Amino acid sequence: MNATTEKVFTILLVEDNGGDVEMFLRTVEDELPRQDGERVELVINATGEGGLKRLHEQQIDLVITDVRLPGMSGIEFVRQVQEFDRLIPIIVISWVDTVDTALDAVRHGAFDYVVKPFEKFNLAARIHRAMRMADIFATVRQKPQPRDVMPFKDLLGVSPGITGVKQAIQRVATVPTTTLIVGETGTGKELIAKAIHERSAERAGPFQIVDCTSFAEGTVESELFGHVRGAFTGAVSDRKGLIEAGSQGTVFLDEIGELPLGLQAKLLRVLEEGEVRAVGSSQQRKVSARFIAATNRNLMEKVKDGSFRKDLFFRLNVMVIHVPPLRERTEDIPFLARHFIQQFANEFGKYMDGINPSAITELVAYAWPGNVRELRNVIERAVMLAEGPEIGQAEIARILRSSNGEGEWEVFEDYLHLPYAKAKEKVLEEFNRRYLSFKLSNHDGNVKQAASEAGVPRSYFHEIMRRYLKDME
Ligand SMILES: Nc1ncnc2c1ncn2[C@@H]1O[C@H](COP(=O)(O)OP(=O)(O)OP(=O)(O)O)[C@@H](O)[C@H]1O
Repeated sequence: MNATTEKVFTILLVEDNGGDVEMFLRTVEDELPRQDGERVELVINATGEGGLKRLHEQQIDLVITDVRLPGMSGIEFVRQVQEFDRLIPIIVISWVDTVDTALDAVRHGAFDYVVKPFEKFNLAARIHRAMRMADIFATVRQKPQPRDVMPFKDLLGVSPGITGVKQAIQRVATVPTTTLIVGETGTGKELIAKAIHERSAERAGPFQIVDCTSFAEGTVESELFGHVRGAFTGAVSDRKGLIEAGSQGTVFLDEIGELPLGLQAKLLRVLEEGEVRAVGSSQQRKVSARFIAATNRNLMEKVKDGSFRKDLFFRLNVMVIHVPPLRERTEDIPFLARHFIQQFANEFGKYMDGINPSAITELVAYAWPGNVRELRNVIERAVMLAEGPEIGQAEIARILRSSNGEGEWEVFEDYLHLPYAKAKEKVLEEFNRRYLSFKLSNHDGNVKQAASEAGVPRSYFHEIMRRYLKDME
């Protein structure tokens, strides 16, 4: 490799303790893996002020800083680095007694934190992970980013796939148009719809979810469009429908592919004319709302088999956001896993230090038929069962085997110490989770086919998916 093709990766280390600086130098020298043709340079400063000066003077790819610094505090330094460039990953160094401050730094955007005393291999693994993340961030930087954009707080990910989705959200939010979000179950379609709403002119209004799978036979029309008093037995007073309830805001039509054919023409009228007619009424009422529809189905196929109207398809198929499945954006897996670990650690009141790199390898190799929702559930379980501060490879492998329907009854042993009722409830949860994931993975996330193989109506399959694959308590 000649000098012109050598890539220099520069790490800025802000640390005033000579012993720790020495440890970093040795770690980088002895343990840190390099990519072909990559040279790592360590730039050292003892203060935050000095570190910021370096940041303005030369290209820095990764920042590592102690939380306790002479002069400017570590947290203030992190804040100023973020202000200078949000895409430089920051690793925070802490002692056990300053872990809260380090966690605070992570909440404010630091990429990771390490706790002293260091172990060389662990430190090298974390630096290496941050370096590869910096590479990903660099590819994001090369693409023109819209200015003055609202940061995405809930929709996380660094992959080109999710970055493209975020850019599409920014674009569609500024135009008053109907949007269609297409993606497998659990890819974040509802989160995306909310993100559009929050950035749109309708953000002060309601975000009304209309789940097209959840209506009982015969009540759909009145649920959607409302009814007037006396329209049918039991209609004792006028009632607004879900679509009107979203007026001045956003109506999110979830699983639009499941809307009965007879109602599709009425929905088309709402989209085209902005009018609804309540059941039993002869008058049209104006509805001013943004419409976002979502589906995990191939609507074009549904048009071909006659179960979806072509005119509605064309009306929807203009501003389309395709959300890639998680297995096609594996860069997001470590990122999301760490986020969910912190989320559940807080929820369960546990101290968690992170996840072992080999456990990450397990996660990346898995196919994720239930996508981010399934990853969230796996991490929830891993945090719940973790006995130490770090999630290990063996735990992840075992949980994934059980998600996959392998591992036999081994997993139920976790519950043997619980009282009977609680244990039964947990086993049922586990069974449902496994069963649904297995069926979904057999059919590449296609709910209709999975439900048909399971021999239950699609609406019921959706209901148990919602109960057991989503936000489990
Ligand atoms: N990019 C992401 N960052 C953080 N959390 C995510 C992301 N994508 C999905 N999630 C989480 O995964 C779960 C499922 O997301 P969501 O309900 O938006 O998916 P969906 O595609 O609408 O699913 P379905 O098709 O089954 O209705 C939620 O808990 C959500 O918060």
